[in-house]
Amino acid sequence: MGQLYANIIVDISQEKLDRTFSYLVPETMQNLIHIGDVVEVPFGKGNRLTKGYVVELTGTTQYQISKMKPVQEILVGTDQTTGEDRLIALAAWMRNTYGSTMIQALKTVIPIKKKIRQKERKTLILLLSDAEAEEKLRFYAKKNQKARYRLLEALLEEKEIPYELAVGKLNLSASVIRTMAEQGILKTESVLVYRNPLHQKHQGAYNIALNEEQRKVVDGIWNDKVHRTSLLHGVTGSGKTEVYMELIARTVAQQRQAIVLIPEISLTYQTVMRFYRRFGERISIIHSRLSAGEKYDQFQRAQNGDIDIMIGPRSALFTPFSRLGLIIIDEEHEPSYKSETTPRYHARETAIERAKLEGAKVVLGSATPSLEAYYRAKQGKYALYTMTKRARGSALPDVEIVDMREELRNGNRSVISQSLKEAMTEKLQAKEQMMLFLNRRGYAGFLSCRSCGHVVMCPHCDVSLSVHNHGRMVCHYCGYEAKKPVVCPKCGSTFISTFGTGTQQVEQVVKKMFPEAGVLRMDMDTTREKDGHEKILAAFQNQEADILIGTQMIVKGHDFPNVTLVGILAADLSLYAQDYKAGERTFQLLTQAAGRAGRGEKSGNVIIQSYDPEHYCITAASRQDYCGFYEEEMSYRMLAGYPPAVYMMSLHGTGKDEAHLQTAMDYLVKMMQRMPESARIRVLGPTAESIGKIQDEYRKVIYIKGEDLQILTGIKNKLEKYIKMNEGYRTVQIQFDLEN
Ligand SMILES: Nc1ncnc2c1ncn2[C@@H]1O[C@H](COP(=O)(O)OP(=O)(O)OP(=O)(O)O)[C@@H](O)[C@H]1O
Ligand SMILES: [Zn+2]
Ligand SMILES: [Zn+2]
Repeated sequence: MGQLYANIIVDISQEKLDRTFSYLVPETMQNLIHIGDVVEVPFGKGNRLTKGYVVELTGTTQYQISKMKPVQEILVGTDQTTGEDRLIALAAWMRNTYGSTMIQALKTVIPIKKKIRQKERKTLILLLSDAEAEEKLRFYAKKNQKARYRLLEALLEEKEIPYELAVGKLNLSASVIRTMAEQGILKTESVLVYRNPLHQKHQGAYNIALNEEQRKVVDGIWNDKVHRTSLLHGVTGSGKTEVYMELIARTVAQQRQAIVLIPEISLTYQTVMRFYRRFGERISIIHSRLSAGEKYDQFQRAQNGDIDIMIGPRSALFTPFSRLGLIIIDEEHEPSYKSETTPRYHARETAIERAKLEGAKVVLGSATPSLEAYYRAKQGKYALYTMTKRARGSALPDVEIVDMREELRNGNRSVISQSLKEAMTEKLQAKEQMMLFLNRRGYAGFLSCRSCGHVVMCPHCDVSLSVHNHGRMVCHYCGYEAKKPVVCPKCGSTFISTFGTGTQQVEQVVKKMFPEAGVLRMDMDTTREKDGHEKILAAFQNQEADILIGTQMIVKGHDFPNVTLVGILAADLSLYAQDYKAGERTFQLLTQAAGRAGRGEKSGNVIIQSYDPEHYCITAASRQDYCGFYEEEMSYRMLAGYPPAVYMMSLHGTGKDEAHLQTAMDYLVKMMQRMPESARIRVLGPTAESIGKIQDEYRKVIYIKGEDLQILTGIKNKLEKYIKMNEGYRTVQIQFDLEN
């Protein structure tokens, strides 16, 4: 056997040491060492023994062998069956694809192992037979020993009760329990429990049988030997979740495991219970409100084989299952699948890479697939499945577009059009429920002067301040707060007022219009408290209100059978955002919002109010015509050279000194122009970001487009190296972002 070298990260918590160091692997260790092992190596001055992480094993090295030191010892070996080595390989892929340090990538993939205190659960167990216990009970009654009586009575009934319950609900002191234990009446037993965020036991018989369309999809995906990834394009309410569950059941039956990614906002009690009812305690969930310890516990349970299915948002993708067989990404088009922090990975691409390493399948599901996914499906890279019918047989809703310009001409200045008002009246009479959806982005109320047009801005960011209740103005980017001025700060005019309508104003209008109706509002303000949005959804589900008013939050994947009307108050606003995906986002929002109507027995109506009613995104959404939208949008992307027609990487620069940032960014562009690959790419910028300053930091961006992802990755690697070495980049931060 030739010499083996181990490339080792010396300290995962030390960002400064983000590089691998090469060590010799002693011959006796060659068959024992694995990627992922924690080893001890001599390091630094005096060759102090230091812990390190094996990230690569190789037969070649660029270093001088005589100067290399050997690995001393394997401290914690990774058992190859746990798959930790594959997660490390995934981290390496993420580092290379998205740009980050190896340590950042490792931390994303493997939660830092903190020492955690495991909770013990104490249980009280009855040691007496029933007859003995009853004798004893009479004795306590006679002696008037009430506490002992209560406990023994409960134990006689249950045989075993949790310690906390005994102390809490039966109101007993620890000394009573101790005495009874000493007398041999009961014993306490401790079991180590991992904190389980799902508390109730709810597994029952599962009795939904797949329909023809669903069964075809399940069989198709299951038997496909060619494609690793499948895209399931199913209209809203077509029963995609049932398809996922059947695929999971088959996976688990083969002793393999499944990960289900669901956007955080859709991770409601209702959704989780659907899975729980079918799979019971073999499931765990993670979400952003779990503490680091709780999250770690859940990963530990996965590694121990206590669960087979993990449900959660983006980061659940890194659940350390050792025999991962299936990854499902529901609502695949959701922007939240893209990480906002370095490495800025996309869960879709990363899932496909992980599945490749694990030999698993990936299923992407959506009623409104991302252009990327649909494009790749059409290219044949993914298998494409379509479900066109709603599972419960109801029809897709009737959609009406209301031209709000006409409404104005007819003298209606309200946010509620005449048509919508009539429809609401009708549904209220029929005791049916409705949702009013407001596109938040265009509606944040800002303060402006009617005399000179001045808009009150944040002094630290390039954004307008939002007016809140109690006469305060707040910056949503940095938290800056100020009192609302009574005169224009620029010209002194008193004609200064709030523009735009928020959910609060809509709520007021609706309450005035329909004083009898029960109204719920769901937005950032009403959902701030823990489980706030779940409470509102539960109340609406229980039909405690007729009307639910909300922002984006209310359109995601909810299933309310009694909702027969959805009103979309201003459909176009997000179209004006400076983003090539604005049209796609608008189409998705409208289609998903419309999809909340008429899911039960009764048919549904949707009213879309728009100032731009002929826009293809709006007309296509009103027809629920994904394919029509796709063709139109894709031809625009082809023409303008945007993904998925090309690959695009952006380079985001931030810095306090604007001129210095400009120079630093200009230089990167020059470097790219001098590279031999420059003919295969297009470089745009640097230009100011759409918000050019946040928290007194200037922000600029460079876009690089090209047809070959490898070339873009190569360029990124060269620039990364240069930025790391060069003094001029110490005071600016440059981040890479692969658009997808
Ligand atoms: N085969 C079936 N038989 C009876 N009911 C079904 C069947 N499949 C699904 N359903 C029911 O139809 C409703 C919609 O299904 P589901 O929520 O899975 O759809 P979906 O495609 O995920 O919808 P969306 O994309 O709008 O969230 C649910 O109430 C579900 O229980
Ligand atoms: Zn600010
Ligand atoms: Zn003014």
